[in-house]
Amino acid sequence: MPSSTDELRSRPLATLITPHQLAERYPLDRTMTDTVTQARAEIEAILTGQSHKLLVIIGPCSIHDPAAARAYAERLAELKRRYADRLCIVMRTYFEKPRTIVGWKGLINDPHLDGSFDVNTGLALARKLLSDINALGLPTATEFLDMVTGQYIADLISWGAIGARTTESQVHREMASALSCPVGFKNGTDGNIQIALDAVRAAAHGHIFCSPDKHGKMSIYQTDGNPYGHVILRGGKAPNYDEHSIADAAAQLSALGLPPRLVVDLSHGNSQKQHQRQLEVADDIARQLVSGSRHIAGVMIESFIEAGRQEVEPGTPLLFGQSITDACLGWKDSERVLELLYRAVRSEAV
Ligand SMILES: O=C[C@H](O)[C@H](O)COP(=O)(O)O
Ligand SMILES: C=C(OP(=O)(O)O)C(=O)O
Repeated sequence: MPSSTDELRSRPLATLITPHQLAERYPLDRTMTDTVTQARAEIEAILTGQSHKLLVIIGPCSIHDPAAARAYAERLAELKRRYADRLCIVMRTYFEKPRTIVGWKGLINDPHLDGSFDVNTGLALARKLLSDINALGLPTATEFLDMVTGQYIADLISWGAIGARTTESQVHREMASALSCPVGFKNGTDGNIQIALDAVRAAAHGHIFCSPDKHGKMSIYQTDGNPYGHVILRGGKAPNYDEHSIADAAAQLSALGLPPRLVVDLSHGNSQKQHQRQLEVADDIARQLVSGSRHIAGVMIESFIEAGRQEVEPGTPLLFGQSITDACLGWKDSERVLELLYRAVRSEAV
């Protein structure tokens, strides 16, 4: 008999497909496996300073329309090939959005954008899209927010993030300690980088972590610890992409015996949520790279086909390739930023 004191504020809506069932529907082929394996190895070498390439995580704030994401990926795959000797380009494919209060929580949670919360379809769309993008030879990056849904897509992810709102969360650090890809931890929304430094150290440890296994059975996992945790400077009340903030964070990493290498988010607090300001941040980062900074391992850029953002209005068609969460750079500006960064890594005048 169910207890009369429990589940008073929740009810099951549907049964979830298992990660194994979904992976059987969309298995990794040889090309996808190679894309993931090679990208993870390249990112690891960048984070430890063995590779001088710049990691560039670029793409929409969130995926809401797989067709638009595919169209973007095809353009980006071309630039990935063009700049492969200096840039390691990875596409942002964010399916879960952490909200400051409430709002649309991403394609997995509500794929039809209408409050129908068809999570099984959301998971299938996400996995199919990741398969298609990796099949182009373009690796993918995502934020791991939910404790369950990562099990459905993690094998297709080359770089993971823990967001500003969850870096301090113990279970997210435990999850990161289990993930097979390198994981970046954002500083807090207020600008606190201490929580990201603590997270890198916590995730490097092994933990006991409870999670569903690939067959959906609740399991106790022993994790090994993730040696490729790193800090992402995303700004807060004030930006933190300037030379001084980066050197300060790098010094704190060194003092902890960690590689003084980090990723700089051009968006969020660093652009004060004004998408075009990512261009100014990119100029500054390029200047720092040209002047020889060894601390900048990578950058994150919010970019889509169309600049800006749009509201979802029932009955009104959406503009193809424009964000429905944070505003993004449009394609032309994105191309310009990638060229600028490429030239900066080559240490040419910018
Ligand atoms: O990157 C996306 C947003 O900044 C983040 O999900 C918070 O969004 P919100 O403040 O609009 O809820
Ligand atoms: C939500 C994001 O960033 P942050 O956690 O820095 O707000 C994001 O990168 O989509």
